[in-house]
Amino acid sequence: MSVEKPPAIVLASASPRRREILITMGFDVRVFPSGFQEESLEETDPVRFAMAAAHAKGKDVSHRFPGEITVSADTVVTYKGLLLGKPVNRDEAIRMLKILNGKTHTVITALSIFNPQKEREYTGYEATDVTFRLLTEEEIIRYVDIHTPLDKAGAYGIQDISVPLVSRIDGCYFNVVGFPVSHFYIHWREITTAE
Ligand SMILES: Cc1cn([C@H]2C[C@H](O)[C@@H](COP(=O)(O)OP(=O)(O)OP(=O)(O)O)O2)c(=O)[nH]c1=O
Repeated sequence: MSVEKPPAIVLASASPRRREILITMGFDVRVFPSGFQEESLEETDPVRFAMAAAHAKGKDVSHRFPGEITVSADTVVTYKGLLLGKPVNRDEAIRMLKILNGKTHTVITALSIFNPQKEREYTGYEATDVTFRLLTEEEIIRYVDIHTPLDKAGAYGIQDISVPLVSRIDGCYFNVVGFPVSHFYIHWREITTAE
């Protein structure tokens, strides 16, 4: 049985995790990060923020590649209505991890897919609940000093396990890492095959 190779995709993201995941899925990935500044968004609702950011990043790049499928995403962490993006420095990273310590929060990744040839686009999101075990202050500081999680929403990477933070998740693991694979695949297929 031959497996058809999926067509090329433009990834409007600087995230190495998203690139690796799409390559692992078998896509021929061309990376073209968007210049969109998330800080310019005034939205405070986590889902609406992530969807607006994903859409803006993808739209920006899709204009440059009218013959291609462009995909973009945005990941945020939310706890009790609080929106946690990327920490600006070590102190904020420690503060964020203290908020999440021993509790269950939600990771939201919004996804946009653009198919300019068929004048189709999709934006949606996936949510995963993540529970942190009870960490000591020393573990939090050690985690931040080893992993410098300034490039990650909520100041942690579930995949950075030299100090394991997470005791359980409910939902898609890949969504937490920044790219919900099944969600993407379903909508990518829809948007590329639609007449
Ligand atoms: C919660 C969590 C986030 N992350 C990452 C995924 C995203 O890359 C990052 C959130 O930042 P994003 O703004 O979603 O993405 P990015 O800045 O890395 O890339 P771009 O804006 O160009 O698309 O946090 C993990 O890798 N593991 C985790 O457990």
